[in-house]
Amino acid sequence: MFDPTVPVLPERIGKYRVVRRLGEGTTAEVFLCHDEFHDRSVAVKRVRAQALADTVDGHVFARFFASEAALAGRLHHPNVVQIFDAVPDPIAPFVVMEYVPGTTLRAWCQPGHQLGLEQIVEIGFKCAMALGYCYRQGLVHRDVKPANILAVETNGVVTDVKITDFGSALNLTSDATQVHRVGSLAYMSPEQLDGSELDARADIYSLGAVLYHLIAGRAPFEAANQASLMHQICHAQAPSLVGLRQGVSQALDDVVQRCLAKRADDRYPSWEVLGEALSQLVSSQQVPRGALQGVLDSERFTLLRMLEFFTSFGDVALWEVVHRARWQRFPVAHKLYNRGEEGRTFHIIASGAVEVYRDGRRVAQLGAGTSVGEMAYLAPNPELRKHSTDVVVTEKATTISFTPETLARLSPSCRHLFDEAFIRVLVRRLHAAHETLAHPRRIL
Ligand SMILES: Nc1ncnc2c1ncn2[C@@H]1O[C@H](COP(=O)(O)OP(=O)(O)OP(=O)(O)O)[C@@H](O)[C@H]1O
Repeated sequence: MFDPTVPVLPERIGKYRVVRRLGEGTTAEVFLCHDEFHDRSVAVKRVRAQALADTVDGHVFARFFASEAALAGRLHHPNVVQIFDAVPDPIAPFVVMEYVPGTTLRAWCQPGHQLGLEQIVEIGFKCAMALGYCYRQGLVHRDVKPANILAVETNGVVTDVKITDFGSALNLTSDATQVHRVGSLAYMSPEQLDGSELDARADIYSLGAVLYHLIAGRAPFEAANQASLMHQICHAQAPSLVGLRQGVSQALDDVVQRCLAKRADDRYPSWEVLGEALSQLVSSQQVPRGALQGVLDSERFTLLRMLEFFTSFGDVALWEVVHRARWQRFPVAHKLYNRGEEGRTFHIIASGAVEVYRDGRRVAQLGAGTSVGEMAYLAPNPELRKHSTDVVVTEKATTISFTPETLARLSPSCRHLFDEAFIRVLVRRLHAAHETLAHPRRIL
């Protein structure tokens, strides 16, 4: 039966078939749609007709639309919602973006419905890496808040986050601070409230406020009205998190409080330094390990960053490796390869060590950052694909491995980086072989 209180779902928005409504904000509605041309799900954000007529909301959306349109196709990061298109329809302009299955982080801000501390730190790390990537493209987000961070959920567990709504990022004047939108105010830095020029450290403050809210179940400052909230943001110190939630270490509180420093100079100077501080909290066990007993993505990322094999990989390619590689742990004495067996998998040793034996004689010891098995993997015919050595684990090892199929699923730019890294490995091996043979004339 027709219910006038339930808004009618449009059948199509432009060329996109509407599947269902995902949610709505102050000025726009968001729909899950199907893009038949690319056969993929997309989220379409369309301005509400009333909002367009309203001078303030219409202005907000026009600005949002112009920024998103300018950014369409420019930002590619696994933790940033990708913008595919911005369509300037005269009645209801809309933006087409990557669909993220899940909710926004707002759902995890309520007391009693909070995420584990290690998961919150992991979210902070990923957001820091993503916002660092955007900042290197010259962007300050200006509206980092739980509602603008989408949480990817798999079986009810938050497995990843993606930052969205770059609607304010391209506005260089302070009028873009949107102070009238009280929702954002709780996460705004003091310099944003007084209209000063902003850099990455304004977003660092906001991310600190988001992390604070996720940890404590309340924002750093709470007040009955906007004026008093603004006063607190500029002058009050947020209560220590140590007393607000069990398991919070002084070190974790220190990191969040440093993000929330009143003066930008007293905060972390860059996203990279904040990312380091967050990953150190995990590696130095300053956050209790909760449900996530396995290795966290942030640990994997930090581990790969230190390996020589990946020195030429940028952050985006490195995240791809973190997500696509097969991570395995092996005990001492485990045989990674047997001589004579055909091999298709190569390993990069992330930690631990292996020894290489030829005819029972040890010919090499390989540690973190080196690759094994790539000769068989790169070989042009089955005979050469057979391993010529035995490889045995001598120190408990973590490796990441690829097969030709998994490598083929990487982006072309990431594959190219692998090829370059292999060439470096092969040149070094060739060089070592020549040295061993005491070749009279060095060819390299
Ligand atoms: N790319 C997306 N994939 C999946 N769901 C999305 C996506 N973008 C937005 N949503 C959903 O749509 C809701 C509304 O998003 P929208 O960005 O319009 O509003 P908001 O950020 O909550 O508010 P405002 O923009 O007014 O500050 C979100 O809360 C989220 O649940």
